[in-house]
Amino acid sequence: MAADDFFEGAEKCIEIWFGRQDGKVENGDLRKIPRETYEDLLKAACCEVISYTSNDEIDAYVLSESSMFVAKRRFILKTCGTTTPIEYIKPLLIYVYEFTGFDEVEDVFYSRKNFEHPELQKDTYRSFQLEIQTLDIIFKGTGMARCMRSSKTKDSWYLYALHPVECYGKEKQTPDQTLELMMTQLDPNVMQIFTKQHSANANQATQDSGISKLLPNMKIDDFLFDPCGYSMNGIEKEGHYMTIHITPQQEFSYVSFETNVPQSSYKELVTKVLKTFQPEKCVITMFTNEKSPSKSNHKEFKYLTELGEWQLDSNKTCSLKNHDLTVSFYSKYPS
Ligand SMILES: C[S@+](CC[C@H](N)C(=O)[O-])C[C@H]1O[C@@H](n2cnc3c(N)ncnc32)[C@H](O)[C@@H]1O
Repeated sequence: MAADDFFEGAEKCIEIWFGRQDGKVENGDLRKIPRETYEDLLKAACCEVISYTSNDEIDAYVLSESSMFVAKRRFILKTCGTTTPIEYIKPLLIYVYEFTGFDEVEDVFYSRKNFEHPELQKDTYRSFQLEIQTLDIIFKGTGMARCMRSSKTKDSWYLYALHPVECYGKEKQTPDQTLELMMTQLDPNVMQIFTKQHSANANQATQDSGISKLLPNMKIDDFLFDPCGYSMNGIEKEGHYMTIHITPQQEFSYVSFETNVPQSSYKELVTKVLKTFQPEKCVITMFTNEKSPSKSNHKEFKYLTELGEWQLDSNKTCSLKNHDLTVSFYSKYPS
């Protein structure tokens, strides 16, 4: 049974890329939809905006439950707790077709880690099968669905991917990569930083924890919840972002880290993130397309049996239509 104050840290992540039937994607921009509309639509997902920052390439929203990013062609909604982000999609598509110059969906990704308490989720989100069915109806297609499981722990990670149209050819692709770490059973000494008892404000938590040093030069927008909990978005040039969300309560601690910053090797960054948060278990996912400077990471991570104090349980690499994907499960060595 779940504790009375239980909070499901694991996020449901939606990423949608938009295009145009005539291939002239430069004529579209998701940011033509007014900011108030993006905010208003969040009611359907059962969350709200608590902070906002932007630069020329990307708008970043910190939400009551995680984050939303809007760039020229890419929309990301990442929400935790008992939120309902799939309900956001239908109204979003109506506004996209009306206001942005885009007339088709090119890529859809929906992913999440297994929930600690699926029975506490609302309707659709109690089973991945139902999530898949709902997404297929919305996008009028049949998406590819996978479940990757750790060979040693109960951790698993689910992915739904759909590419409804033939897009305009790989030669016109822009580099794209996403690295995500989903960490559980974190060190309580680190987690206490993300409480009001320890930190006077979000900036203090960002500095004291070492988050500010993970990917320097980011414009950071951070938020410390009362009495505990932390969320941050960081943005920089070329639409690069990082986002971290922390549920520090010891009984169900959870931290996620995500970035699209390209690196030819993610080994150092991943090790830095693990050392910063000290999880017992971690799921790492890496997506790269053909143009990405990060694509050699799949080979490197395939044989990376150790990352500092963390040992590989199992991993798997697979090819999607436009991306390669590696999913790895790590656990801390017994001390
Ligand atoms: C929104 S944050 C980060 C969630 C994120 N997905 C994660 O990685 O855990 C969730 C943490 O903030 C706390 N919290 C405090 N007030 C909250 C609120 N009004 N809405 C959501 N979470 C709140 C929760 O108890 C939890 O520890």
